[in-house]
Amino acid sequence: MPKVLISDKMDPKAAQIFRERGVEVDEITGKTPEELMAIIGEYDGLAIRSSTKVTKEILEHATNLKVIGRAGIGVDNVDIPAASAKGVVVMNTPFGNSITTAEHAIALMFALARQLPEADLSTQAGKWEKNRFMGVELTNKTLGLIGAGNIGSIVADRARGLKMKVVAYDPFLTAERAVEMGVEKATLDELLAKADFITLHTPLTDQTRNILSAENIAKTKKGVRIINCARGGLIDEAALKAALDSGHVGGAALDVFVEEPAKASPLFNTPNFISTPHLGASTSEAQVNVAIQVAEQLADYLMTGGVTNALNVPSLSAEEAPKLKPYMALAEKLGSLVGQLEGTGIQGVAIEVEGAAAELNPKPITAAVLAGLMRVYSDTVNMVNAPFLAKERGLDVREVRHDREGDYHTQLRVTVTTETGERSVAGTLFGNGQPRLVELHGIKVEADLDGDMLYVVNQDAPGFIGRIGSALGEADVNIGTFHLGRRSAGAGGEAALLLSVDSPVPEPLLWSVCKLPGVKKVKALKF
Ligand SMILES: NC(=O)c1ccc[n+]([C@@H]2O[C@H](COP(=O)([O-])OP(=O)(O)OC[C@H]3O[C@@H](n4cnc5c(N)ncnc54)[C@H](O)[C@@H]3O)[C@@H](O)[C@H]2O)c1
Ligand SMILES: O=C(O)[C@H](O)COP(=O)(O)O
Repeated sequence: MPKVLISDKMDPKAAQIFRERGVEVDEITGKTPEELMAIIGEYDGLAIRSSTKVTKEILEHATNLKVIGRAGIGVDNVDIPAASAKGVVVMNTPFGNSITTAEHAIALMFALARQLPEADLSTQAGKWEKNRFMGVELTNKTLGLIGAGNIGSIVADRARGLKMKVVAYDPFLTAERAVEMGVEKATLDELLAKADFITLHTPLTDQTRNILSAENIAKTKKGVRIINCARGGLIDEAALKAALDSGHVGGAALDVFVEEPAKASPLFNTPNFISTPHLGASTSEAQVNVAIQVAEQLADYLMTGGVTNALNVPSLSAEEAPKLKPYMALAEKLGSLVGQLEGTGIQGVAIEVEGAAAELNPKPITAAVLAGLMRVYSDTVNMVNAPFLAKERGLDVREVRHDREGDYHTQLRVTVTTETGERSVAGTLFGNGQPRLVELHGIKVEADLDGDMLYVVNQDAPGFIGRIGSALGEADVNIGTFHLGRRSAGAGGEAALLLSVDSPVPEPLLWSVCKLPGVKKVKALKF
C-alpha cells in the first residue's frame, strides 16, 4: 500500500480521500527540515502547502518518493529541477483557490482605498477621527493588473464589476484574450504610468523578481496604491518602504513577503501599509477544494499512474493510463534494447508509432523509450527524469506518428542515430497486451524481451545452431526460448539470434560464442 505524508496544515478531506483510495496517510506538520529528512524516506507521496520547503537536501533523503502534490498554486517552495532529476513528479492544484485569492486582492484594494485597518484601530481606541480618514472611490479608477492568468482575470472581472478601468501587462496575454477579458493590453511602462491601483498576479521567476523595483515604482503615478497577493519578491520591499515614506506611493497592501513567516519587516508600522499573513488562499471553500484535488491527484498517480496538473511530466488521465500501460512497457523494452545494443554512443532517437499506438498520447511513450534507453547511463533513470537527462545530454528526440496501416494492428519503432549510422528496432502488442519485438536492425524476429538474453549476429550457415547450443550447454547455461530471423532467404546471408536464458550470460561464454565461425556480433542483454 503506498504511503503519503501530509506535512502542512490541510483540510481533513485530504486524509479521508487518501484512506478511501487505499493510500496509507500520516499527517505530521510543523517539522524542521532535519526532522523531515529523517522521516521522508518512508513515503511514496508528499502533500504540502507553502510551509514545507522541498529542497534538494530533503529530496536526497526521499528514497521512495514518487510524487509531490502542492495543495495550492505556487510551487516556488519545491526544487522542481532536483525533483525531476530524481524522477519525482510535482503536481499542483491550479484552480482550487483562484477565486478566494482574487477576492483577497479586491478586499485589500477596498481596505487601502478607505484605510479600513487604521480607521478600525482608531475607532476602537475611542478616537472617532472622522476627518482623518478621507478615502477614494474605486469607480472610474484605473487598475493595473500585472499578470493576467487565472487569478488576474478573476480580479479583472470583479474590478470591472466595480466600474474600474483595467489595464493589463502580461507578455503572454493575446489581444483577443484582452478583448474577451474587457481589459486594455499595455506595456509595463504604460501600466505604471496609468494605474491608480496596481495588483500583482504573476509567479515569482527571474523575469518577475522585483518587477516593482525602485526604478519602476518611480514610474508610477503619485499616490498609487499597490496590492500583492501573489509572491513576496515581486516588489523590492526597501524601495516600497522608501516610496511610502516619501508619499509617492499612497498605500500598499501585502499578503506575501520576501521572507516568510514575516515576523519583522521595515514595512511594519509604516502609515498606509496593510499586511496579512499569506492569507490569499485561506477560506474554507478554497482549502476544501485544494485538499480534495491534491489527494485525488496523488492517489490517482500512486494507484493508477494517472498524471494530472503535473509541472514536470505530461498529463495522463486515469482513463488513459491503463490503455497506455502496455505501450509504455513495450516502449521501455525497445528503448532498453537499443540502449544496450548501442551503448552510450547514441546521438538521436526517433520514436515512430502506427496503427492503434498512433491514437495515443505520444509523450508517455517517448518518456518510456528514453527511460529504457537512458538506463545505460544510470540505474536511477525513470520516465520522469529521462526526458530531462536526454535533453541534458543533447540527445535529439523526434516523435513521428504514421497514419498508414502496417503489418501489425499497432507498432512502435525506435530508430537511433550513432556516429556509424541509423539502426532501428520495432515491436507490437500481442492480444493480451504482451510486448513483443518484431524487428531488429532490419531482420524480422519475434521475441519476448524478458530476463537474461543473448543476442548473436552471424552468417547463416548449416550447423551454426548446433554449435551455439553446445557452447551454451558446455557453460551450463540453459536456453529458455530461441528466436531466429534472417535478412534474406537461403544460407549465406546475415542472421540474428535472440535466446532467452535461465541465468546471466558469463563473460567466458561470450568469448567462446564470439570465436564460433561466422559470428559477427555477440551481446548479453538484460530486461
Ligand atoms: N497569496 C496567496 O495565498 C496565493 C494564492 C494563490 C496563488 N498565489 C500566487 O498568485 C500567482 C498567480 O497565480 P495564477 O493562478 O493566476 O497563475 P497563472 O499561471 O494562471 O497566471 C500567472 C500569469 O502571470 C503571467 N506572467 C508570467 N511572467 C510574467 C511577467 N514577466 N510579467 C507579467 N506577467 C507574467 C503569466 O503569463 C500568467 O498569465 C502565483 O504566484 C501564485 O503562487 C498566491
Ligand atoms: O500559491 C498558493 O496557492 C498560495 O500561496 C497559497 O499558499 P498556502 O497554501 O500556504 O495558503
